[in-house]
Amino acid sequence: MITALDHIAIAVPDLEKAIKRFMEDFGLPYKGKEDVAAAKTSTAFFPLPETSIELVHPLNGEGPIQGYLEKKGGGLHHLCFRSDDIDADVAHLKAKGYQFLSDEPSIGAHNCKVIFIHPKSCDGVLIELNQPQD
Ligand SMILES: CC[C@@H](C(=O)O)C(=O)SCCNC(=O)CCNC(=O)[C@H](O)C(C)(C)COP(=O)(O)OP(=O)(O)OC[C@H]1O[C@@H](n2cnc3c(N)ncnc32)[C@H](O)[C@@H]1OP(=O)(O)O
Ligand SMILES: [Co+2]
Repeated sequence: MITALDHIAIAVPDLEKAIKRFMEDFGLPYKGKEDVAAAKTSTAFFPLPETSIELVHPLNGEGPIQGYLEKKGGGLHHLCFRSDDIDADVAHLKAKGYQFLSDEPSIGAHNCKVIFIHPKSCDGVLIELNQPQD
């Protein structure tokens, strides 16, 4: 079942500038960067009690964030809901007609299982589900 809002992802054209912004300007606790090759995404997390801000930036100028930035510039990219049973939640949502962007979860940041729901299934909002494995 959904247990938390795991993170809100903001697509940023300049990752270092955005890290500086959230670390220095907003004074948020910075957990560090992680390049997730499988997702072609560089991430930087700022954990806040009960959730985090995830900055997402193209890795090597590739991947879905590159496409997003070219079309929309920076912006609020997705919401991630943390699950304690991602396979059960996927089956439940598929049965309700939600369109998933992959057949199976993949491995995302912090070794979590992650899967995405197409924005058109959620009123134009890209939703990620994740399940920590550690
Ligand atoms: C680091 C790993 C992981 C984690 O652990 O946290 C991550 O967060 S990885 C983050 C990056 N990965 C992803 O975003 C994977 C899922 N995304 C996709 O597969 C694609 O981005 C997409 C959502 C299918 C869009 O693909 P694209 O090639 O850009 O297609 P379109 O440009 O034609 O878009 C189709 C449609 O969707 C709208 N759109 C696109 N991105 C978003 C978005 N982030 N939020 C809301 N809407 C979005 C786009 O505007 C198009 O709408 P219409 O124009 O109305 O058709
Ligand atoms: Co994410």
